[in-house]
Amino acid sequence: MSSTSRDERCLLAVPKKGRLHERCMKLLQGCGLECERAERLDIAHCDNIPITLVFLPAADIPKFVGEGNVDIGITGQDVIREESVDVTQLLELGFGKCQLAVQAPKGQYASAADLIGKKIVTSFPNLTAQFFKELAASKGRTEDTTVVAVGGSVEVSCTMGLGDAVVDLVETGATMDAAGLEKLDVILRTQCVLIANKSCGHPAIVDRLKKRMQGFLDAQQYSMVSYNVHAANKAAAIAITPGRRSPNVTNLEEEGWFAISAMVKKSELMDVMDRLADCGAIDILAFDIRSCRGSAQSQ
Ligand SMILES: Nc1ncnc2c1ncn2[C@@H]1O[C@H](COP(=O)(O)OP(=O)(O)OP(=O)(O)O)[C@@H](O)[C@H]1O
Ligand SMILES: O=P(O)(O)OC[C@H]1O[C@H](OP(=O)(O)OP(=O)(O)O)[C@H](O)[C@@H]1O
Ligand SMILES: [Mg+2]
Repeated sequence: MSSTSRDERCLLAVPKKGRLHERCMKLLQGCGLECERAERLDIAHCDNIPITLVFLPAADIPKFVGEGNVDIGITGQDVIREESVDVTQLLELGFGKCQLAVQAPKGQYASAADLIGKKIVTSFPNLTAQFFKELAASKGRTEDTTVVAVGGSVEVSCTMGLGDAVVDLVETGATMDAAGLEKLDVILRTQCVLIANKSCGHPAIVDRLKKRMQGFLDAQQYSMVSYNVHAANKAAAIAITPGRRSPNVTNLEEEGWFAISAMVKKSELMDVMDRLADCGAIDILAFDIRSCRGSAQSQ
């Protein structure tokens, strides 16, 4: 373990379990953080960078970051909005994407407005109360909507007679469908983000971690393609692989031939390789990128 003291170490809060935990650990590993977590301990010091991980429930992370108990954290935008804490959002991480949605038993209500004055069960009482208050105001309605807060398993609430409808997270819609519910409205779209305390004391470490995260996320989205092409087909091939800034073009020993490499979006990779072959490129290879730095998106 490193000998750096608490003040020299940046405290990073990470969801302690569930789907966000796995994705966060993969991201931190991709950023080169080496740390060992002793069994059942919710703290782990990184050996190769002055960062200490603190494992906390995802919903508690906004408060801990906002109040400065930890310097930075990774959690969902949904719980940040629910806690209405004032933190700096540094980076969208592209996972934990879902919607916070108003859901009611199938076929019973035409819209969320039909639920004004009813009883709504949710783990997001603040956002739900605010949503129905604004909805009622926009419709000129005066009834108060009752919000019942529960800690989980929200979807079963209607079946159990706890409420008329629910507000909960929807990703694929499978849970909602299985519970006999349908989506009436979306309160917010959320994903996992890196956040920092407003007066975080470790700007250099935080900036380095943010750049590593951006590099890892960029690398996951792109592949590197390299190929050889004759001068006659060079312009057409470059048009297919313009790269993020520009392709790398070098002369081959063989007269009139060029070696070209460029970053290509993974989602377009197969199509790009087909089109390169069709326009006369040969020796077309694709490589995974482990990480990257300094790309326009990462500035
Ligand atoms: N189905 C989902 N798809 C994508 N993101 C989700 C989903 N469910 C939850 N999230 C995101 O993960 C955050 C944490 O959710 P939650 O506290 O339920 O933990 P979990 O990872 O689902 O673990 P568990 O359900 O085992 O407690 C949510 O605030 C939300 O941002
Ligand atoms: O639209 P879907 O893909 O079905 O995902 C939505 C479900 O995922 C989350 O539950 P989770 O599995 O985390 O269980 P929990 O309710 O106990 O947190 C969320 O609370 C929904 O129930
Ligand atoms: Mg969950």
